[in-house]
Formats: sequence, C-alpha cells, structure tokens
Amino acid sequence: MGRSVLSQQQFTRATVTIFAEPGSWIETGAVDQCHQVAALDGMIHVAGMPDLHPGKGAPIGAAMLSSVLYPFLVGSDIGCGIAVFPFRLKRVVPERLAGRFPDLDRPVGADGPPGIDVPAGYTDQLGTVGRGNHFVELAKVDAVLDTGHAGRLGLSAGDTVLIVHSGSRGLGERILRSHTEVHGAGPAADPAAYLAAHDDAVRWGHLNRRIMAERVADALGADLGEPVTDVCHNSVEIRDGHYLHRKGAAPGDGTDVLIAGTRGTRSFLVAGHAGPQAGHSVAHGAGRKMSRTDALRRGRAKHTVEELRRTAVGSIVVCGDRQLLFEEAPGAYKRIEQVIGDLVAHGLATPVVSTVPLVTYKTAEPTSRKGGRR
Ligand SMILES: Nc1nc2c(ncn2[C@@H]2O[C@H](COP(=O)(O)O)[C@@H](O)[C@H]2O)c(=O)[nH]1
Ligand SMILES: [Mn+2]
Repeated sequence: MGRSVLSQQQFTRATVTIFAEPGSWIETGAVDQCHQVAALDGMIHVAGMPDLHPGKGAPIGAAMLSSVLYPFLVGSDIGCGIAVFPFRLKRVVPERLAGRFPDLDRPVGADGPPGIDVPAGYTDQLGTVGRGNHFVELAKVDAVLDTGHAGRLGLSAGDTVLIVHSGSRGLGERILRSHTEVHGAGPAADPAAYLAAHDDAVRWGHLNRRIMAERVADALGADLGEPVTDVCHNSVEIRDGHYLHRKGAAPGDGTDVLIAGTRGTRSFLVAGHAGPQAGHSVAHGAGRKMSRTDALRRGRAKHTVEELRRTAVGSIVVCGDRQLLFEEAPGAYKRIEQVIGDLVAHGLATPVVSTVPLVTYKTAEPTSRKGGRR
C-alpha cells in the first residue's frame, strides 16, 4: 500500500487553481509559470492569487505546497512583508510632512552600532527601505468597510496610519545565493539549515519595518502605535508536514492583511479566511500588469517627472530616483478593486478598511540626503 501511494504521488501532477474572475487581468505567462511549478518533484498544489503576475522563473502572487523545499520559489527577499502602524500626528499637511521624512537609504548603524540584538548579526542595511516597489507610506483611513472589525483594531475613518513595505535586504539575498551557487533551482539539501536562516530573515524583516516606523515617527513628531498587522508575503511555512511556499502571497487564514494598491490608489486591509485550495493565502498587492521597461517607456512618453510627484489622489511622492518614479507609476499595476473583488467573490477575504496615500516615500530626494547615499 505504501508503495502504491508513493508512485501515485510521483506520477500525479499537482493541481493548479487560479483565484480570479474571468474578466480579471491575469497574464498567460504567469499561469504557465504556475503549471511549470506544478510539474516540479513533490509539488502538491499551486494556488494563484488575483494579483498573480510573472516573476523571474517562478510566479509572483502564488502559494505553492510541496513535499520538497525549493528556496527559489520564495526568492531572495525572504521575509518581505507589509506592516500597518497607527500613527497619530497633530497636524496633517502632506506637503510639509513629505519634506521631513528621514533618509531611509541611510542605515541606523551608519552613526555607530545600533545597540540592539539583530537577527543573524546583519546590521549593514538596518533601518533602510530598499529599492523596487518597497515603500513607506503615510496614509489616511478612507472608508470603514467592516465597522466591528475595524473597531476591534482601533481604526476609524480619517485616522492616519504608516504602511511599511520592505523585506530582508542583503540578508535574504545572501541566504538564497548560498543555496543557488551550489544547487541552482534545486531543492534545499538541508531543509532545516535553510529554514533556520529563513527564520532569521523573517525576524530581520519585522525588526526593520519597526525601526523604519520609529525613524519616521521621530522625524515627523508622531505617536507610533503597535502594528495592527505585520505579515510576510515571501516565506515558507511547514503545514501538515509539507512546505507551503509563498511568493507574493500573504497568510490568509484568520489573519488581517494589508493588500497594497499603488502610491496613487487605495490599499485595503482585509480579514483573510482562505482555505487549503487557496493555500491558506490571500493576495499581497495589486500586482504588476506592465514590466518595468514598458512602464518606463510609456511613462516617459506620457508624463513629466513633476507630474509623477503628485498623484491623482493628491498625495506626494518622495523619490530621488527618476527612473523608479516611472517604473513604479500607478498605471504599471492592476486595479486593486478588481483584486479585492476577486478575493471576496472566492470567499477568501472580507475588506475591513481602505486607505488612501498622503505621502509615499520611495527613496531620498538628493536635497534631504545627509552624509551621502549608501
Ligand atoms: N500603497 C502602495 N502600494 C504599492 C506601492 N508600490 C507598489 N505597491 C503595491 O505593493 C505590492 C507589493 O509587491 P511586491 O511583489 O514587491 O511585494 C505591489 O503589487 C503593488 O500593488 C506604493 O508606493 N504604495
Ligand atoms: Mn514585497
């Protein structure tokens, strides 16, 4: 009997379920990647979230359950996640606040040792946000969509919150590289050793998001509360004896998750109640619909840099990198309302509140850089 079960596992392809309504924007290339992952040894099930889009060799916006641990499915930004901190300010004038953000490219250790216990002893980039679509955003609670749940979280319409999206910076990259240099896209030779390093990166990501929130609160003179959510979307969890890889997918079974929109649209805090078919997961963002190259080319033809510094919702973007301004333009992403609608339609999540950006920080403006760029 044991033998027949084994051989069945070997020859039965894993299942793939995509949680998106027929009209939703899902690239064929991303669905193909889900099927390529499903064909890997040991793979049991792949769940594609409504923000699914193609990644480097593996899909982004997917939860992948396997009897074998594959580090490349999580990628290099292990522990990347989104935290939401209540953030009380005396006066909210976005134009003024934007100019007072600290330089989050400059590590806290630049002026001496940070004086705290840092996972894996990795102090190099502590307190920094990183590039790409990482950001720190001062936002306002826009609409309360589930009064009871929002009340339990202490959130009301008009409250200001700080949303921090960042990962494990060079630490996660180092962990993945030490695996891929020897095994490429193959399985972890020593899963326990990989998981120990992975857990350090996850702890580092949480600590880093907290430190950045403190830096911004200090600079803006705000009262910082405990996060209402701080959930990783790149990680591995051991679930029922298998490895549940999440790449751009957040744990969504009894968890509150901030699903980021863009710097120029709403984001949604949702209560996740996803089951096994969805890999116990929900989406983590709107998901790209345009490559960075396309976003840059189209954006340059349509907009000036100055236009991109102020969004359609009136918020301000702090970004000293012109190319990044184009690459990360709101139009490069899918519609967040569609992603949320798909989650609701499939019974994976209930929206609790929406937020609207006031100031989004990507990288320091040259004028605010003290002590040079790191
Ligand atoms: N509220 C904001 N959301 C943003 C911004 N830039 C990107 N995004 C969203 O975040 C997710 C995260 O993607 P990840 O794969 O890097 O983890 C992305 O899908 C966008 O929807 C922003 O400036 N503000
Ligand atoms: Mn991320």
